[in-house]
Amino acid sequence: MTETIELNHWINGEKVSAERPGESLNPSDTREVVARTPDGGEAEVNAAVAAAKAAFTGWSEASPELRSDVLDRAGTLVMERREALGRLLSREEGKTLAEGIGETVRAGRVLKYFAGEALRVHGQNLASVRPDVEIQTYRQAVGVYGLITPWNFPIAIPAWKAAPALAFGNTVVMKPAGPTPATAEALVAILHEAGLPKGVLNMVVGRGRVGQAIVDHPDVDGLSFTGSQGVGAGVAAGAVKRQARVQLEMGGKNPLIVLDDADLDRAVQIALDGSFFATGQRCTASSRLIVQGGIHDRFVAALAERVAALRVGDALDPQTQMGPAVSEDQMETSYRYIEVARGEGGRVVTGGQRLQMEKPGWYVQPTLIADTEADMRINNEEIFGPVASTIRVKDYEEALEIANGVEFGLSAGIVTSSLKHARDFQRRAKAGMTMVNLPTAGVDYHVPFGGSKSSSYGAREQGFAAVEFFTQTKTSYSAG
Ligand SMILES: NC(=O)C1=CN([C@@H]2O[C@H](COP(=O)(O)OP(=O)(O)OC[C@H]3O[C@@H](n4cnc5c(N)ncnc54)[C@H](OP(=O)(O)O)[C@@H]3O)[C@@H](O)[C@H]2O)C=CC1
Ligand SMILES: O=C(O)CCC(=O)C(=O)O
Repeated sequence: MTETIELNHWINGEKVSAERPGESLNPSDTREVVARTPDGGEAEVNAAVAAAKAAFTGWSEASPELRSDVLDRAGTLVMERREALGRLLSREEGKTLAEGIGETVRAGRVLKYFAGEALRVHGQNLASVRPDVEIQTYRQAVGVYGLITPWNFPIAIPAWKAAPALAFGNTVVMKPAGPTPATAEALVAILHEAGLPKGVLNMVVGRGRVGQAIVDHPDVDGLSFTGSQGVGAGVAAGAVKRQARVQLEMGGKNPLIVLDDADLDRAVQIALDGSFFATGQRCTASSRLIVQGGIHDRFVAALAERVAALRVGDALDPQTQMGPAVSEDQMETSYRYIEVARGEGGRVVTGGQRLQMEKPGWYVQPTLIADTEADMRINNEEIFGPVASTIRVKDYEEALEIANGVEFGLSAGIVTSSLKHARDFQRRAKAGMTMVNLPTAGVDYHVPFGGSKSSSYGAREQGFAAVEFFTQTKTSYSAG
């Protein structure tokens, strides 16, 4: 057993202790309490927002070099501590240690990327339509941002929301997800160790009502949210009501098309990675495998063999290839959808059984379901677990129509050796991100991230796109 963390809020640069009625558990062994957690509410949010508001002038007017240095140092610390942070992340979230360390490194890289971006904020000089008048545009910090983060990337998502907010001179109140607050807190602590001034970054730990209090607070100028569609819709409505900026990243029902001309082994590896790694708990996971008739049976047989061979187990066991679901709810959602698919006529090719493991945990058997139709619930509703279904199609056009035929549009992939189909897919796939001969999940940290349709709302996150959401443009006219 490892020591239980006694978690605190972070308000105005200080750890604020409180009663700790909550717990985050280790999904690999639910007897282990990873952290005991406070249950914040309106009072803590009010204090955190007041601290962030008070810190805004100093931070937004500080030299960009100072902001850059803090983020760069924090990135270095995160990467130096990748083993310990990755271990904490895997204990709290359930992804394998390799995935936990990988995500930690990604968070470190994000911090360093935005350390650079802090120095690259720029505007434009334009000629006026009037003689002797000049125009400049500037990007300026906005104010206090509320960041509401999910459990499935407990360090990378807090990093990719907080780093651009801070780089461009804003201050922050963050609410980490209920199941994974200790990992987010570790990031907040490192940013303070790296020299962040008091009040610039605050974190309130607690359940959804903390998020709601942030959404409703009149001094929060912008909201960035990643999570479910239902909660996202409420965040957007709350923001619009009081004219705050808002950005949402929500679900996906991401298609992976496999055409007859694909290399079979490559297609199987891409589907395995996209559908099952990180226990399928990625908004970019491939959950619909749309397979052309000529390769269909060979693909299903080969993928089923690989899925059945996946070693499911304790996230920290080096032999484990797939960890547990993050929570009992997420585990039950997967099993519920497997039954829904069976009821709709889907054929469970492998998986679908409750796992009897040595340790009590939220384990799900990775499951492949064949012979499904595009209009079934299994192919339209997000599961967010290690469950993928296959749909047989006759040709590329039918595949594309089915790929585009859902309410989501985050990531979409194709495996093919045809340049013509690959290029056509890049143009016509209704998704924010397209992948040719790559898994739908697993994206770079320095380029825009986001989807179309119901998957996303507002400006893109990450990379050079982040400046749009985390700054506002001022247009200045001057005459000599
Ligand atoms: N796009 C993505 O990457 C993600 C998608 N999801 C989808 O959502 C499903 C459910 O996951 P779940 O964790 O319940 O997602 P939620 O949308 O409930 O949680 C996301 C974040 O919002 C917070 N929150 C909850 N209620 C409110 C509220 N009223 N106002 C403001 N913030 C709030 C949560 O806090 P708390 O955790 O304390 O409730 C958490 O920090 C998954 O099965 C998946 O389909 C989930 C996570 C990530
Ligand atoms: O696939 C990725 O790398 C990112 C996925 C993601 O952002 C998410 O699941 O929330």
